[in-house]
Amino acid sequence: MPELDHEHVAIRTGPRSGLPVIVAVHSTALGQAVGGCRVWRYADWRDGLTDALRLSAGMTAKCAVAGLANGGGKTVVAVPEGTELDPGLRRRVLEDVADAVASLDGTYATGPDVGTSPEDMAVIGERTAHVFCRPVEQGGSGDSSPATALGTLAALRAVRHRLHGTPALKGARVSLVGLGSVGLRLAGLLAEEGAELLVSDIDPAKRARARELGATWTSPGEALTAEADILVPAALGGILTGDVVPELRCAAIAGPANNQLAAEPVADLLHERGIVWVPDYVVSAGGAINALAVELRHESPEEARVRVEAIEHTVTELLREAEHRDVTPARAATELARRRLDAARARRPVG
Ligand SMILES: NC(=O)c1ccc[n+]([C@@H]2O[C@H](COP(=O)([O-])OP(=O)(O)OC[C@H]3O[C@@H](n4cnc5c(N)ncnc54)[C@H](O)[C@@H]3O)[C@@H](O)[C@H]2O)c1
Repeated sequence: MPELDHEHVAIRTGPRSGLPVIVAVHSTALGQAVGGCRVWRYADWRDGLTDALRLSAGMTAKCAVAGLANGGGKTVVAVPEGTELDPGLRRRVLEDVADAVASLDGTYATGPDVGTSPEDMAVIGERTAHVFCRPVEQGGSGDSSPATALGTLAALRAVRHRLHGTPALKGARVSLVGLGSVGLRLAGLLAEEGAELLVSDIDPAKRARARELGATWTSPGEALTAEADILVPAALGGILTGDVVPELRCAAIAGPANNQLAAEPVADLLHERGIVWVPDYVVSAGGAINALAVELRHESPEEARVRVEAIEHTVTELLREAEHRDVTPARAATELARRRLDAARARRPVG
């Protein structure tokens, strides 16, 4: 049996909703644990527990690499198959989550994730202050996608610098898969910078937006394997499989889509082909960085923006380290996170 790697895991049947509410606090070594609240269907609640354990550990790495004074946590509400989450039950679920978060006395703060929205965070915020990404009208930072897009742009500058010795994206050939909340904003920023854009989405309605940006439209399959300087996955996860790697014709891959690798060894396959892959959790950190700065640290939007743009420096350092040691950027990122966590634990008084 693997060892429990988490500081605290709380599982309870929500007293109002009757549904399993799981809060996993992976680490507070760097500071308050943060991580979204996932409300999702599971055939077995234990699959929800597995997700909470995995995703909270991922948040620890994400915060550590981003240089945040935060650790990782996650909430999962495991909705059984066949249970309809009507507005009444939804509110009861959120109140149960709020009480679970409040009971942790500030060691963990939650935000939106798959199945929850800024409006849901407002409901949680009625019972606990340890919540972020509430709607702007309620003093929150609201939609995280503009900051995620800005952070991704910063990451692309670092990649461009690694490839061509300049952070300027003018003339860079960028192939973007997914024109959603983040992808569309990013495409706009890249168009402003003068990048040569190839874009795609499964939703044909996005084609008109591509035209407005002066971008070339293609199918998601073509975009994935197009000749490009940088491929930007901005749709769903699992896009980079062992079968796809030999077909790729890009020099680097950096995008916000979560869990891009179908399996971890794909990072090695990309490295063997000389394709620079920047871990998605490093590229997509802008939304979280902004929300935590504005809502939990009460910083100004300008201060938050500086932190988001610092992703350029983070990625530059990671790529430098990876190149210097001839390891994948994924490995360099994992090791950076471990070093920062070890240093924080060493500074911490015991007992
Ligand atoms: N929104 C954020 O702040 C944020 C933060 C961190 C990570 N992410 C990740 O970034 C990705 C995009 O997030 P979003 O908020 O823009 O989501 P979104 O749902 O707004 O957009 C996703 C887009 O991808 C398209 N799409 C779906 N499947 C596709 C496919 N097979 N090929 C091409 N296009 C496809 C959809 O039609 C949609 O336009 C997700 O993986 C998300 O988890 C987002």
